[in-house]
Amino acid sequence: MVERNSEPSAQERAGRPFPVSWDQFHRDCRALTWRLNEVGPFHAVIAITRGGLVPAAIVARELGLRIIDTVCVASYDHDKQGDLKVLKGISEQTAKLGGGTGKGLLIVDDLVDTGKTGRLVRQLLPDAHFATVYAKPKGRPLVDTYITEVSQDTWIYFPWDTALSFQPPIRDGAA
Ligand SMILES: O=P(O)(O)OC[C@H]1O[C@H](OP(=O)(O)OP(=O)(O)O)[C@H](O)[C@@H]1O
Ligand code: HPA
Ligand SMILES: [Mg+2]
Repeated sequence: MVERNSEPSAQERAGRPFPVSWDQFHRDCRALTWRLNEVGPFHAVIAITRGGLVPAAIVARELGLRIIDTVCVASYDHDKQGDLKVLKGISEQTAKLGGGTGKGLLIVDDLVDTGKTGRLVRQLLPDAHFATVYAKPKGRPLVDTYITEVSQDTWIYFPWDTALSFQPPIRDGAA
């Protein structure tokens, strides 16, 4: 038998599953770019790793941006949020493009949940534009542009974290 930690994970607490397919994610990233196109131009895209890498690639392609940097942050260990650690900041070259405060830089992440990650990155680059594909209510005030809001008790399952699997028919108790 697998020993379980008594404390429920963020994913278990969230309860409401929201699976996102690659198609849907691509569509949502394109919708996000339509909005960002009205706000820019931007000098560079900064992805918050790792989840921000996928939307950053799509947004950069659509906006014609070729300078892409990362802020590497570690927080959730699978689904439990620990202390935030900045493992790598942006390069000196990107910082210069943003005049030191991030002006004209576009920060991209897949989602904002409690806002802990977004708050940290905003402290590093207060004048940057912060965009996420999805937003939960607690983190939403930190985001400048997002596409879809989901409730705080929703857990978003991204396509790179999931695989197709058999589901029992609804009549037999499927969720
Ligand atoms: O608003 P918050 O409560 O801080 O949560 C949002 C962050 O959590 C996830 O990243 P995670 O730390 O799991 O790392 P990953 O991107 O490497 O999967 C997600 O990609 C966001 O960056
Ligand atoms: O809803 C979520 N889904 C995936 N990763 C996450 N990290 C924080 N919240 C979430
Ligand atoms: Mg992340």
